[in-house]
Amino acid sequence: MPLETVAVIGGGAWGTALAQAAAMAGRVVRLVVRTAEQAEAINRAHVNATALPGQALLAGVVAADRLERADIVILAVPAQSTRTLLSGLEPDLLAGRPVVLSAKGLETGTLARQSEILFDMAPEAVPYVLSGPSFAADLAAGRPTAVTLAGDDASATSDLAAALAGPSFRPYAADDRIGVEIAGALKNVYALACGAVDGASLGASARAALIARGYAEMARVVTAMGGSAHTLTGLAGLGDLTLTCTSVQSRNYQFGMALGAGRSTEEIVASGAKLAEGVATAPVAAALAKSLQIDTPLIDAVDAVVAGKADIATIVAGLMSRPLKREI
Ligand SMILES: NC(=O)C1=CN([C@@H]2O[C@H](COP(=O)(O)OP(=O)(O)OC[C@H]3O[C@@H](n4cnc5c(N)ncnc54)[C@H](OP(=O)(O)O)[C@@H]3O)[C@@H](O)[C@H]2O)C=CC1
Ligand SMILES: O=C(CO)COP(=O)(O)O
Repeated sequence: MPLETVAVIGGGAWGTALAQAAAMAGRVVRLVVRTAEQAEAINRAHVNATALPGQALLAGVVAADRLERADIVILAVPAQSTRTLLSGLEPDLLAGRPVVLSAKGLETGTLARQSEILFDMAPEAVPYVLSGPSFAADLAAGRPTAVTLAGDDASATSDLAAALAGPSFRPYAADDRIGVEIAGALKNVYALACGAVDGASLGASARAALIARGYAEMARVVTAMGGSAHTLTGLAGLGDLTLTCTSVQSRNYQFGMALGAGRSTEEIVASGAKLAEGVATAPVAAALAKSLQIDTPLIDAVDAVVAGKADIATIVAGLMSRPLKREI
C-alpha cells in the first residue's frame, strides 16, 4: 500500500508541526484547516501565524479547507473534538487507511480513548496512536524529537514509522495502543499536578516524588485497562511524563502553575489559557479509575483541584497523611 500522501487534520500547533515533519520526511502533505481563509493565509505566508507564529513552513506543506484522498490521515484536533471532527468526514476517505491519532486525552462522558472514538465513527479505518515527548515548536523547527507510534500490525506500523521519519523526527514502532493512549492522556493530568506543586512553591523534591508516584499510578491504570506497564518505560510513558512535568513550555504545566498560585479553573480559562488537555481528562481519568476499582490518589487530587473542590494545602495534607505502605 502506498504511503506517499499525508493529510493532517487540525490547524493548531500540533497539526502544523506534524505536517511540517511529514514534509521533512519527503511526503506530499495537505494540512486541513477549518476555513478557506485560514488555508489561504497559511499558503500565502508559508507560516501558520495563529498556531506557530514565526515558524516558516516548508513549501511541501499545503493548506486546504477540506480532506481529500490521502494514503495516511493524521488527526490533530483536541481530544474532545475528535468525535465531532470524524462525524463530518466521509467514511470512504478513512476506510482501510492508516489513521494516526495524535490527541492526548480521554473523552468526557464516554471515558473513551481516541482509538475507541475512531472505531465508533469510522470502524473501517486502521488505527495508529502517536505519542511521546514532543513540543510542536521543537518538531516544526527540526529539533530532534522521538515518539512512539503504536499500531496493531507490526510490519505495517514499521512501514508507517519509516514513511513519517525524517532527519530530526524518529518514530519508534510499538504494538500497545492502549498503553500509549493512556500514558499520553494521563501525563497531562500529572503535568497539571507538577505545575501546581511549583506554583505553590512546594519544592523540587515534592515534584520529583509526584513524578515517581504518578508513574506508579499510571502503571496501575494502564495494566488494568489491558495495556502493558512496559510501554511506560518508553517515550510515550517516561519520556512524555518527564517532559511535560518539568517544562514551563508545557501548557498543562502552565495551567497547573496557575492553579497552584491559587487561581480557579474558571479564572484561568477566562484569562485566555491555551489548551490544557489534562483539565478535561482529570475527571474522566478519575471516573475510569473508580470504575476499574484502582487507587489513584494523584488523579483524584488533580480532579478535586481542577473542579475547585479542594485547595492545594488540603490536598497535600491529605496525600501526606495517607497510611504508610510498601512502595511496590
Ligand atoms: N502542541 C503540542 O506541543 C502537542 C500537542 N499534542 C496534542 O495535540 C492535540 C491538539 O493540540 P494543539 O494542536 O497543540 O492545540 P491547538 O489549540 O493549538 O489547536 C487545536 C486546533 O484544532 C482545531 N479544531 C478543534 N476542533 C476542531 C474540529 N472539530 N474540526 C476541525 N478543527 C478543529 C482548532 O481550531 P479552532 O481554533 O478554530 O477551534 C485548532 O486549530 C492535543 O490533544 C494535544 O495534547 C500532542 C503533542 C504535542
Ligand atoms: O504533549 C506535549 C508534549 O509532548 C505538549 O504538552 P502540553 O499540551 O502540555 O503543552
